[in-house]
Order: sequence, then structure tokens, then C-alpha cells
Amino acid sequence: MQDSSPRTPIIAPSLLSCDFTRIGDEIRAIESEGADWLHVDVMDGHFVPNMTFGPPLVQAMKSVATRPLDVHLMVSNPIAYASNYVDAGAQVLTYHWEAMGSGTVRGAKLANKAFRDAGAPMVGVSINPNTPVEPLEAILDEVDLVLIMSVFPGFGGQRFMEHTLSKTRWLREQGFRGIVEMDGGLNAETLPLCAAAGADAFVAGSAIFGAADRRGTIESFRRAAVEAMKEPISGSGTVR
Ligand SMILES: O=C(CO)[C@@H](O)[C@H](O)COP(=O)(O)O
Repeated sequence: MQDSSPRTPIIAPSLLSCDFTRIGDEIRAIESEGADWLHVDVMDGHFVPNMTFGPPLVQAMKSVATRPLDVHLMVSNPIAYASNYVDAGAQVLTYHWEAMGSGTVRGAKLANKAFRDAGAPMVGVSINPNTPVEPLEAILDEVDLVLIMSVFPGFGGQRFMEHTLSKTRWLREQGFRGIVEMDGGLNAETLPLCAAAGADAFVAGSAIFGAADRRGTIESFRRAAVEAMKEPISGSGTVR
């Protein structure tokens, strides 16, 4: 079954690539330049080999943000921190499938319930590039968003992994009506492929924060996504 409802692109710049010495100014600026969501990569130095934003820093982001904070927990024990990040202001709170009982339906169901109980307005689940998407079928009715990682999480500036597009297509083929977000290596070339495959939320760090014209880049990403979304979901397009 295909979902034929109209989709609206959500452009979510990843704050991992902003200037941390001016994070409040960066948030105000990127919002005025067209960001729909602010993507916040939380890393614990255990689930991924990098460390970033704790709840107090996310709370500080929230104090200046007017757009939703899209918080991606790349942590080994997401349930333990869910209420901290909800209280800090996460609008979308996403955990990793692999972090829950080594990627089990039972583990994911526990996380979904814990995140709802913590008051998360939207609950998301994410999978790494080498994790199959099909087992998520058992929990698709419990989540608002699936985040398909198109790079291995931990660092910005990596190359897009094209095989991940098939997971996005698969989710739409199941009739998943929630948000499909893709993250990692998105740019003018790869973002339209994600949109054509069925994604509607697009995380980009280096391609936006590294651009000379950030407003123009966000606008062009949005236009490209809208164009790609007009076509039926397809598998066409390759990354050179
Ligand atoms: O989650 C991550 C990295 O772990 C991403 O959100 C990156 O921050 C995306 O950066 P680019 O690949 O767009 O530079």
C-alpha cells in the first residue's frame, strides 16, 4: 500500500555543525534563514564515539528557539534520559533501535512507552545504516517518526550512503504515515533522492552551516524537496 497524502518538507539544520561559541545567535539566525526544525544530536561517548549536548544545554537552546527541537539521542540508555530531554524542551525525541536490547521489538516497545510516559510530544526511532528496517514493522503504529541514518552516527561531514534510500521507500510501501527523516550527507544532490524515496524531514549539517548563503541553501533544499515529492515514490537516482 502506498500513502498518497501530500507531504510537506521539513528542513532541519543540524546544530552539530553550528558555531558552538555563539549557539544562541546561531539558533536565531538559522531560524530566520528558514529552518523548520532544529536538529540536536545528543551523543554519549558510548553509543557513538563522540560527546555533545546534555539536558542543560538543550534547555538553553530551547530558551532562544521558536522552532521545534528535534532531539536525536545517540545514547546507550535512552530511557534513562527521556524525561530530562523532554523537560529540557525536546519536541521530537528519537532513540536508537540498536540501543534497546540490541535492537529488539520488545526493547523498542519499552522505549516507546517510556518516551510517551515522559511526555514526549513526538516519539521517533532511528536505525543505523547497517540495520535492517523490516523489524520496525511491529512498532510503526507506535511512533511518529522514523529516522533513517544515511551515515554512521557520530560525526558531521560524512558521505551519504545510497543503500539507505531503500529503507525509506520500504516504510512508505508499508503505508507508514508518520514522518520519515533522513540524516547524514544530505546536500543538493542527495536530498532530492531522499524526498523521491519518501522522506519528508531532511537533516543537514555541513551543507547548511557551511554554506556562504544559508538562506538560499535552505530555500533551494525546500524547492528541490517539493519538486521531488510531486513524483510517485521512486527508486531512481544515483549518487555519483
Ligand atoms: O547525526 C548526525 C551525525 O551523527 C548528523 O545529524 C550530522 O550532524 C549530519 O551532518 P552532515 O552529514 O549533514 O554534515
